[in-house]
Amino acid sequence: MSATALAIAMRLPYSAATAAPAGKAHCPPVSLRRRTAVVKAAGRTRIHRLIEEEGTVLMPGCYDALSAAIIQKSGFSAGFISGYAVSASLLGKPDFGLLTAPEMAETARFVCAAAPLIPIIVDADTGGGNALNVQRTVKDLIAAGAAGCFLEDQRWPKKCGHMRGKQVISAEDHAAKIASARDVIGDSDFFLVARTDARATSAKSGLSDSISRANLYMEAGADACFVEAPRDDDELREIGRRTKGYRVCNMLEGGVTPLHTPQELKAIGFHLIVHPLTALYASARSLIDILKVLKEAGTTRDQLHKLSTFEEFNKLIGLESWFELESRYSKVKSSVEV
Ligand SMILES: C[C@](O)(C(=O)O)[C@H](CC(=O)O)C(=O)O
Ligand SMILES: [Mg+2]
Repeated sequence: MSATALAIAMRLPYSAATAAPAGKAHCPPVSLRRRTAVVKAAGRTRIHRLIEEEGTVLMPGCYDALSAAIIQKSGFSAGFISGYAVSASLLGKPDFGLLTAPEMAETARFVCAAAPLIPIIVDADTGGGNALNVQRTVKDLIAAGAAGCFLEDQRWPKKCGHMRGKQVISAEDHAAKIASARDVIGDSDFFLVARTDARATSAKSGLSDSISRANLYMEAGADACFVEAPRDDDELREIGRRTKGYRVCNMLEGGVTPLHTPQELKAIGFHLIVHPLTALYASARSLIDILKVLKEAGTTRDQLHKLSTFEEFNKLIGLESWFELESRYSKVKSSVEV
C-alpha cells in the first residue's frame, strides 16, 4: 500500500505515514505529529481568527499591488489574488494554465507589500506540479507574505473553474499534495484551502465525487475545502451539509453558480466568500468605456467624472507620506553638508 493510501486509510496526516524509521528519524514521532496537527486544526492563523470573529469573510480578488491597495482601503478584512485575474493582467492571457507558480509568487510579494494590513490568500492553482513542487510553491508564498493559498486538483494545464474541458488528477494524488503542503506549512501563519474541480467531470456523479474529495482533502490536512462550480442552490446546500470543516464559495459574475450575499451563504454553511473577478471586470469595463471616449473624441475633457482625479489618486497611493520622507532625509543631507 502506498504511503498516501496508508495515510488515507488510517485517517492520518500523510506526514505521519511517511515519517522516517526510528534511529534515522528527523521527524517527531507519529503521536506528536498527530497532536500538532490537531492543534493546527483548531486554527491559529489570521484567517482562522477572521472566520471566528466575522462568521463569513468576504474576499475580493485583486491582480496587482494597486488593486490590492484599493481593496484594503475599501475596508475589506481580507483579499484574494486570483489566478484568472493575474493571468489576464500580467500576461494578457486567459486562465488556461499559462501562468507559472514563480510568476504568481512574485505578484504575491508586490500585493502583500501593498496591502500589509489585511491577510491575502493566493490562488496557487495546482501548486506547480507534484507534491514536491507544491512544497516549493507554498514556501515561496509564505516568504512573499501570503496568509494562505488555494490548491486545486485539476490536471495540468488547468483551466478556470467555470470553463469547459477540465480534468482532475486522482483524489489520492491530490490528497498527497495537500498533505505535503501541510507538512511544509509547519507553524507558519498560513491557511490551506483544498479545492476540487471534480463537479465538472460528470453531470451525474460530479457533485458526490467532489464532496468525497473535499472531505478526503480535509483529512489530509486542509483548513478549508472549496467545491468549485456548483450549479444551483440545491448543490450549494448539499455542499454546506455534507462537507467537513470551513467552506469556500466562489461568486463569479457570469459563472455557473448563482450569486449570493455573505449572509445567505453563511446560512447554508459557507465561511470564505471569494469575489475573484469583480475588480478585474470593473477595471476592464471602465477602461473600455473611457478609451472609447478618448478614441472617438480625441480628449477626455467632457468626461472627467469618469476618471479618478489627480488629487484622489495621489491620496490613494499615499503620495504625501513620500513627500514627508523626502523632506526628512533632505534635512539630514543639508545638515551634514553644512
Ligand atoms: C477563483 C479562480 O480560481 C481564480 O483564478 O480567481 C477562478 C476564477 C473564476 O473563474 O471564478 C476559478 O474559478 O477558476
Ligand atoms: Mg484560479
